Amino acid sequence: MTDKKLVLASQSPRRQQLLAQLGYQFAIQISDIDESVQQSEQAADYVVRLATEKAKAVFSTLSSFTQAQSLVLGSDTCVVINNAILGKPADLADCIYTLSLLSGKKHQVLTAIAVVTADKIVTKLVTTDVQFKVLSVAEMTAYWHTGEPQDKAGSYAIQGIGGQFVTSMTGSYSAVVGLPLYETAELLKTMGLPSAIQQN
Ligand SMILES: Cc1cn([C@H]2C[C@H](O)[C@@H](COP(=O)(O)OP(=O)(O)OP(=O)(O)O)O2)c(=O)[nH]c1=O
Repeated sequence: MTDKKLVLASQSPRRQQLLAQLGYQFAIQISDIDESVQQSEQAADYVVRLATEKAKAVFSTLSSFTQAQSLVLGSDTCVVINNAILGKPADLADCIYTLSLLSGKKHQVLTAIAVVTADKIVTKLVTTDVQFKVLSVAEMTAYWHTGEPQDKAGSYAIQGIGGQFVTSMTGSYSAVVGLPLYETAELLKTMGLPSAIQQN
């Protein structure tokens, strides 16, 4: 029995569901951080920084007694094509612009996870290649009106209606959805919190 407590620093229902899939018991606490990209920041540095900031922001709200026994997990996902970082769409025009960039092309989905404890911060970056079919403006517009792209990096959800845009994928499906299952279980194990079926 471990006395360690796991806290997920995410309001994303996908991340909550994926972490629960590993069999972990955890609390959810939400942070509010500035998600703007810094000048000349590379996508890999950006997602690792945001995952870390989300976890650190929640960790800082805990009492020192709770901090001593907590692991706070933060995560961030962005879509990258031709060095452009694509976050969530602001409106229909932004969604069509984003999906036009992805149409008929291969892009990368970067997801970083960060675990913050009282004595260390550990991070892991996962990159997945996703190939899209060619999309028409009518299709992109209809997709926006389903309501699905609004809170998704790159304006699509592979796990939803947007899954039909994906012709192939190399890497981690769960990372594209928001939390890489293999890497999360491995990282938490190294931090002394094995999943339900892992051996210590
Ligand atoms: C590409 C892609 C992204 N996404 C989601 C994962 C993330 O939830 C979201 C990217 O936004 P994030 O800023 O990474 O996360 P979030 O705001 O949803 O949640 P929090 O910061 O509280 O953890 O896009 C999908 O659900 N499916 C996909 O196919």
